[in-house]
Amino acid sequence: MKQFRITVPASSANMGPGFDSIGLALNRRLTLFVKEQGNWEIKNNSEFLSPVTNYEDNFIYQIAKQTAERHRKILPECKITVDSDIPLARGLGSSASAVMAGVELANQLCNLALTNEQKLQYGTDYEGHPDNVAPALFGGIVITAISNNEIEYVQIPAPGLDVVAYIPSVELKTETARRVLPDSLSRKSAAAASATSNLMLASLLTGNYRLAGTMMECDLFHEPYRAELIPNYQSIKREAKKAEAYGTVISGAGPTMISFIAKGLGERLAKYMSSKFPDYEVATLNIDQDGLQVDQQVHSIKSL
Ligand SMILES: Nc1ncnc2c1ncn2[C@@H]1O[C@H](COP(=O)(O)OP(=O)(O)O)[C@@H](O)[C@H]1O
Ligand SMILES: N[C@@H](CCOP(=O)(O)O)C(=O)O
Repeated sequence: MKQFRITVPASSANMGPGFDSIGLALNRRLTLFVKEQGNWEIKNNSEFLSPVTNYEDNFIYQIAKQTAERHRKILPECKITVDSDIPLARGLGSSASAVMAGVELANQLCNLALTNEQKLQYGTDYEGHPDNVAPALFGGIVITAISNNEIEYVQIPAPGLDVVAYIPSVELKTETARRVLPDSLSRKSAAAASATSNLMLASLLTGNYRLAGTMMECDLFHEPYRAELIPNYQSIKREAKKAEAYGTVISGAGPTMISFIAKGLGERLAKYMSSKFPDYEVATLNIDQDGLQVDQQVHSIKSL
């Protein structure tokens, strides 16, 4: 009888102009405690997750089942306790974490021996874009591109930046926030948007964080269309800039916004922003470097 734990970080996609391509893992986690037993039982143990009435309706179970079926396997029955401190539909990659947890669940239960490339491919198939699933899987900041149906990726070194997130209490489904985007851009706009992204990434990699922040805030792919869906979009940017943030962008599809600021200044920024936006959860976060982890030594874990 198998017994193990799967844990997957949250993520923030886009970093402004890196739409559907750039994402970073954050130190909030979705954790599954899994024990094989003779019947299915899934229990959510988090204030962010609603109770599971029927295991077959559970999103993580459905992803695991589909993954097992891709390999003509049937999931063995088990008891799963789910814990999470990632709020849902806020632009912090909760669905990507759940997707990767489901892929790994099938991998472990059915002995699929999936490679990282397969996990990334499956996760992207389910999620629709690789920018959250890649950092959820690998940790750190990951740049992805889909080229000739293959997902290429590079994990870049962690920058010397603090990260502060402004999480409102309202939800915004990614699906809804994708619907406001145009289907096409003119050649001129596409060239300007990709130039902005290129320069953002080049300045991030060379430690020119001031320029990286400026370019983050010049996105042309999604922020201009989504701004009206994001509460306090302009005022959050303006106040964060006053408190020395290099750049403030929509996290994923929103409604959370996220600032990047020099190392050591995150706490001060968070305090300032909490005073300006008392209705928000203002969180100083770290870039998670571990990605998805599986722990087989969980015999003494209480949650089982
Ligand atoms: N742990 C989970 N268990 C079940 N469903 C989840 C879980 N995490 C996310 N989801 C599903 O994903 C949806 C949120 O996904 P999405 O709109 O893409 O926002 P985000 O990924 O930014 O949080 C939730 O409303 C829920 O349906
Ligand atoms: N590139 C996607 C990212 C969605 O991230 P999420 O955390 O909001 O699911 C987009 O911008 O639509």
